[in-house]
Amino acid sequence: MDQGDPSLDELRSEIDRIDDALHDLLMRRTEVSRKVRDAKGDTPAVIRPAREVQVLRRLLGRHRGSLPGAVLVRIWREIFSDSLAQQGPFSVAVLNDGSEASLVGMARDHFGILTPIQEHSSPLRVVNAVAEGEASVGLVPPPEHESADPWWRYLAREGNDVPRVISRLPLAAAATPSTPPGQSGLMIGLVPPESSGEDSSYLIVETRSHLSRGALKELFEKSGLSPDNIYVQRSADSGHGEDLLMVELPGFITDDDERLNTLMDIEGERLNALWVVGSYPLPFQASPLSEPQAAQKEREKP
Ligand SMILES: O=C(O)C(=O)C[C@]1(C(=O)O)C=C[C@@H](O)C=C1
Repeated sequence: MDQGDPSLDELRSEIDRIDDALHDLLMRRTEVSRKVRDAKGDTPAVIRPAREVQVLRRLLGRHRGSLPGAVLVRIWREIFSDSLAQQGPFSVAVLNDGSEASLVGMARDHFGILTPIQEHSSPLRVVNAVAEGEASVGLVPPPEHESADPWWRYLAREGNDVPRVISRLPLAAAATPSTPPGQSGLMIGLVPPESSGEDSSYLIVETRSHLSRGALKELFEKSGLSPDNIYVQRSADSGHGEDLLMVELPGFITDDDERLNTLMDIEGERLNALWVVGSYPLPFQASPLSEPQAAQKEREKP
């Protein structure tokens, strides 16, 4: 230690002053959350995943020093979840079918220590809990190829009680210690999806007959849409029954997107119906936010 270096007592006094300032700000932020509730009106706590991600992107953009970005995200996850709970009852319905696919750990990581979590034995039960207002949002597995009875087919309806995809988790894998590596989940809710500026969207399309993967890809591309993924539920009728497609597309897509009109105009003979079933803000991909070991290394910054 050099002569001019502060003593341990001085450093602890500085930490005490900083803790007081942080604590004052947290209490002030909580008061503002309650005012947000008043500004939103009488609606129950309305989650805004796009706004949350914008806040995190902004903070991570200005972040400096050796505090790992994953730690920053984790602290803000608790802050957002309490902020929501300050605005009214907020709970999460989660798949727990007793297998490795359980999303309970992911839900706890994302929604913090106090958010009530209801566990359900199938994705359909999660969809229903959200549709019937028993839970504010639900967490279900992402679509999979070759699934005979995919849960997402229950989103292929119009109506205010039909949940929509509003987020994809984990946002930052390195900030989610209870989420098994590589696991993802989709958050569904009855809130209108909003653009975060960097998003992916889902459509469900009903075809009039079976179409090959190549034909499907071409069909979307003709309308200026380039799907990242197409998940197909083949109809039980192996002759010429209708298939349902869950199509993942880059960007934020809404019902009034011109490309969807074009698609239905030029492919009306092959397509029966189309629903925009939500979107999600792109999670943080870059290491060290996505990799716990790289996150730890941030502490070694000079
Ligand atoms: O901006 C809002 O609508 C809020 O409710 C505030 C807030 C926040 O605490 O920053 C809380 C929850 C929402 O999901 C998004 C943001």
